[in-house]
Amino acid sequence: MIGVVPLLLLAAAVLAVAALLVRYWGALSEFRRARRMTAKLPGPPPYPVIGNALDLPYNMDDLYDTLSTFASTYGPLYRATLAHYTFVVVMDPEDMRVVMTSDKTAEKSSLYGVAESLMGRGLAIVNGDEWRRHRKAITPSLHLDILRDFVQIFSKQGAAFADTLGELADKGVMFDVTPLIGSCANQAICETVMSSDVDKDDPLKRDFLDAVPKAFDHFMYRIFRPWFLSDWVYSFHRWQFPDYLQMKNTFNLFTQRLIGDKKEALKKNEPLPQRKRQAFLDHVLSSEEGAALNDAELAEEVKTFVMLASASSMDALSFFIYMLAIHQDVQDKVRQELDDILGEDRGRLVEHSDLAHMQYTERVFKETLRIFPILPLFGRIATDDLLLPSGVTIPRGCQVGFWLPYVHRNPQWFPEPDKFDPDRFLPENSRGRHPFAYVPFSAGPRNCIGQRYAMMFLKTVAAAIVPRLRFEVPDDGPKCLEDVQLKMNLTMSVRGGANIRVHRL
Ligand code: HEM
Repeated sequence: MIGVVPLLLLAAAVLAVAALLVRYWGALSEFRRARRMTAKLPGPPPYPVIGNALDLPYNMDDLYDTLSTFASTYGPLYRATLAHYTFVVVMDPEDMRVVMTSDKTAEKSSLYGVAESLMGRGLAIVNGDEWRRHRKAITPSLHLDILRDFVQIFSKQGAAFADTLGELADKGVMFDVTPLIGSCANQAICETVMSSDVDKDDPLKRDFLDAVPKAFDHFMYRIFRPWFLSDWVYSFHRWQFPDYLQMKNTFNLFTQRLIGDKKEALKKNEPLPQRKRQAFLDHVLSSEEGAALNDAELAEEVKTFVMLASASSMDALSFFIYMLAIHQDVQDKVRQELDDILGEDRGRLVEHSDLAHMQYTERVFKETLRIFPILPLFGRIATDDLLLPSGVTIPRGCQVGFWLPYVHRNPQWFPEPDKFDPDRFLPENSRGRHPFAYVPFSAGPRNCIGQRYAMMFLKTVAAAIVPRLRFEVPDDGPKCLEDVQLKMNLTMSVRGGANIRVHRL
């Protein structure tokens, strides 16, 4: 006769298997439904089980070109599959408006989960009530009143960056400008949003900066190899990124340093800046609204902010300088505008009131971000069926992607889309353009919280460097946009580096 304990164990095992089957069956029928509903959409033909995995490049540097080819072959709305994931890539502005503003697609794609282990559950990743609580706690710390005070710090960072470029001009060397900007952008975010005085040459800070692109490589590697999406499966494959644990450690140590220093200062009653509102870290650690974030959440947000702000500002400014180096006429016009604003004293620090007059420079940044949307690919998940204006229904459970390089080169909204023409952003030339035809900072409730910060930083640094230096590409460098080879690892950059020469003026 079987004893009671084995019987109970057997019953528990049967129940566990039944529960797994029910769950698996539920997931399987949802997966089949999504496949059925998207089967008629254009897209690369999938293979059984693996979907379009073989269509992806082995070398991740080719990913930008592959995704561009998919978009131009199957756009403006196509489907692709990877293992059990079904993707719909939406690139028509009217469809994008619905996806970017609907409650049914308000959550970030489940693929963002791969960033959690390194970046943490910050604003860019969390969803639902957790996201609303975080966004509400953080938003006041990026109010215009505070950003205005930041301009002075941006201006000093810009002047220091101009000095560094000047030294390279004296040496007459050709160099990749991107990493130099990374350091400037990172120092700016630490001194402003984090109100920290961590030294620019601090070794931990340098390690942090070095680790950011590696972490982004790591996210992209896993996202496009869905068999590594599971942390458990991936843990057997970490040898591919031997410095994974070191990266994780660096991010945590640097974040703890920023928060620890600030807490220490508050404990010693060091006074906060005299102003109506405080910057992010001061705000979170000293206000009632900010107290909505606990210590762990605060650490995740600091990591998210420092990573996103440093990397995106770095790539945006790098493309701007590269565009000036290729288009000397545009460079002359930017310099003329800045000379008019700054007057005789080219070296003076830029003030907030100067920024409103930098209208041509702003158009150059807008055009740069049109051609080179720094975050070219981002996505959501449909939590319910969503009918698009184009008549297509995105089934629940489906991942929805946006590929901005295609969106931003739609000739309906941007005639001669491959031409670099800042004046397409003149008010008279923008009239009637679909508001979702140009979305480098995304749009709707989950848009970029750092958009105003980014534009102020970029314009201020431009005003510090362009009047003092002339940029040019080397003789064998690109002569026009078509010659610029791109790559992406979360953010996009120039393949082989944004190599330039600089001359003092
Ligand atoms: C030129 C520079 C920048 C560009 C092009 C850019 C672009 C974007 C885009 C496209 C998104 C949406 C991503 C998605 O839906 O997954 C986003 C979100 C975000 N960005 Fe930026 N960004 C820039 C600078 C910044 C800066 C300077 C900060 C911080 C000060 C920042 C912080 C964030 C955060 C926290 C989110 C997530 C917002 C949320 O989901 O509520 N970004 N950014």
